[in-house]
Amino acid sequence: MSNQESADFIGLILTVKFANLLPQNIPNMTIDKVIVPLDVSSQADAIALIETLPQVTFWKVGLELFVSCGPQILKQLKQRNKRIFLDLKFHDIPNTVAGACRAAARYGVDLITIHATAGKVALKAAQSAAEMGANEAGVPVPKLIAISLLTSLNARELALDLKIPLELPEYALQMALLGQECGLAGAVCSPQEVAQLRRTCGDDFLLVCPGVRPSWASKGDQKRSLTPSEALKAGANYLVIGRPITEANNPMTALKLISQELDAAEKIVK
Ligand SMILES: O=c1ccn([C@@H]2O[C@H](COP(=O)(O)O)[C@@H](O)[C@H]2O)c(=O)[nH]1
Repeated sequence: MSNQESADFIGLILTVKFANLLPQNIPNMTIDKVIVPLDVSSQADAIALIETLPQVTFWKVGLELFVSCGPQILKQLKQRNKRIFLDLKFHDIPNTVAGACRAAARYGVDLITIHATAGKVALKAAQSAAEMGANEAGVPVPKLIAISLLTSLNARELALDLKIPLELPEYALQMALLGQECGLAGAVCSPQEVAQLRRTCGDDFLLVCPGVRPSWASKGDQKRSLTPSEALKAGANYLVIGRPITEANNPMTALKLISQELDAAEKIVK
């Protein structure tokens, strides 16, 4: 059995073992810190997931779903009073990212992503355009957040493939600081760098962490992960947790396990 198969098997055993011990409702607010990605390719599959997990208040629409079915899914989420993280990871010249952010902001989404490596001019243009789009549509201005370094990359790839001469934590920090200098509301970072970014960028800077993996879940293509409780204690505002929930045999039970772990961690943080 490979390591991944073993992790999946242990996850399955834990899910089944604890399923009956958990309450049917999730009576806490830590669940609001979990953003679940709708990484599926049809609106029907997305809605099925949303309806399977009614406790989830914050959903992420990424490239797969948006390219498959367009902005219609955003309307569906808004009709259900869900918060929306539109994670299209814009990366282009200033004029183009500005146009994209202006259009995205008009949908009334809560979070939008742009790669920090688009550069200072593009980041500033994107921020102004998001404000303009939201004002035109009479909706709240979305928080534009900078991708520091994808959580699927490790130090070896950063140095050898991307030829970046900085140490990985320093590079991620510099990208987050670039976003902050350009007036963005926050950054996407791995949970492994979140403590350092929190110390340097301050409490008001929003830190959103994908690459979060409960101990019972397999890592898949995530290379810089921590558990939900570790990420929360390190200073993340939001945890993006997809496959450990959406691909679990019982997504509701997986969500409950994560919620319990976060509840326990929050008591320690307080
Ligand atoms: O650096 C990044 C930026 C975005 N993501 C997105 O988060 C989710 C993670 O899903 P899992 O199933 O929990 O791995 C996915 O939609 C990515 O596009 C990221 O992983 N890393």
